[in-house]
Amino acid sequence: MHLRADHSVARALTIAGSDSGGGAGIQADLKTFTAFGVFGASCVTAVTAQNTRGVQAIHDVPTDVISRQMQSVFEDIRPHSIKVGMLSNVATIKTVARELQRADLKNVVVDPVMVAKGGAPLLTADSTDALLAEILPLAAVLTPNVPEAEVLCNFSIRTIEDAKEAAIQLKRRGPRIVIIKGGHAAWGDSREDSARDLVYDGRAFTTFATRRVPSTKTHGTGCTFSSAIAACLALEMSELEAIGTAKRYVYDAIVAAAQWDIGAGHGPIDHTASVEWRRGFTAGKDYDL
Ligand SMILES: Nc1ncnc2c1ncn2[C@@H]1O[C@H](COP(=O)(O)OP(=O)(O)O)[C@@H](O)[C@H]1O
Ligand SMILES: Cc1ncc(COP(=O)(O)OP(=O)(O)O)c(N)n1
Repeated sequence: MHLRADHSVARALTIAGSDSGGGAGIQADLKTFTAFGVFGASCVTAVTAQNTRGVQAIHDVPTDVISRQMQSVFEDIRPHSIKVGMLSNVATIKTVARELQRADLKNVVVDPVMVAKGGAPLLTADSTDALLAEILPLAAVLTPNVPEAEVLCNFSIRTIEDAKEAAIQLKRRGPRIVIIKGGHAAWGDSREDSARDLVYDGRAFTTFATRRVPSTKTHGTGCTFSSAIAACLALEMSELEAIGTAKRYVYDAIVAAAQWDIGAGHGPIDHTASVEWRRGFTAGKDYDL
């Protein structure tokens, strides 16, 4: 376990769906927290029957049980950071927003999960307005992939300029930092073999890139990235340190997964990859990790 400056154990909470296949959702988040030496607590919003081939069933947890889980964790465990993932529907969004407001925590990382890699919807189509109005104002860091940013902004993102415009529009909704993840496209990047994420803090654009790993074992990359950022914030890293460290951890976990063979579809990444703390980033620069 890693300690904070005041010698307390770093603690993080994930509010997300359960993935029975173990690669994404709550399971990915808790494995990531552990990899960073951060104690992990959880609030389950939905139970999915899922594996590397797709999503077979979804059961939404009743909203009173979601409220109670959050209250139980806030009353006793008192997390230093929170990751928010799958929220399923408008009622769950409103419930989570109400409890987050009550808790008044500043390190909330929001991954606006909409669709699983196999194409299964994880959020109802009528939820976009509630997500924008109720959850984004509470986010310290917002981490949409390109298709999610397109839904939230209602325009298509084909170039780095489009991505910058999306980041500017989403920042106006309240998050301190917006990251448009480049896992889905080589938008605006002269190196087609790189996976570049665009970070906007309201003043400058910073990008973080790694080599794009040619792998189908990428199930759970988005969940892992956002929970790694939350873990790093619980460890008192700056936001850019947290993003750079999380980005490199996800890359190493994708590379490490090449060694294993789990499931017949989109395999999970390897959360036992080691964590290297990345420091010294300056806003407004491009980093190749
Ligand atoms: N094949 C890949 N090689 C390297 N990095 C990747 C690859 N796929 C995704 N990433 C990185 O993983 C993180 C999650 O991105 P992404 O896969 O776009 O999220 P999501 O799972 O929400 O769609 C980002 O930092 C992205 O750049
Ligand atoms: C329960 C649950 N939550 C989130 C996701 C989506 O996870 P993500 O990291 O975006 O990975 P892919 O599904 O895109 O591989 C999920 N599948 N299940």
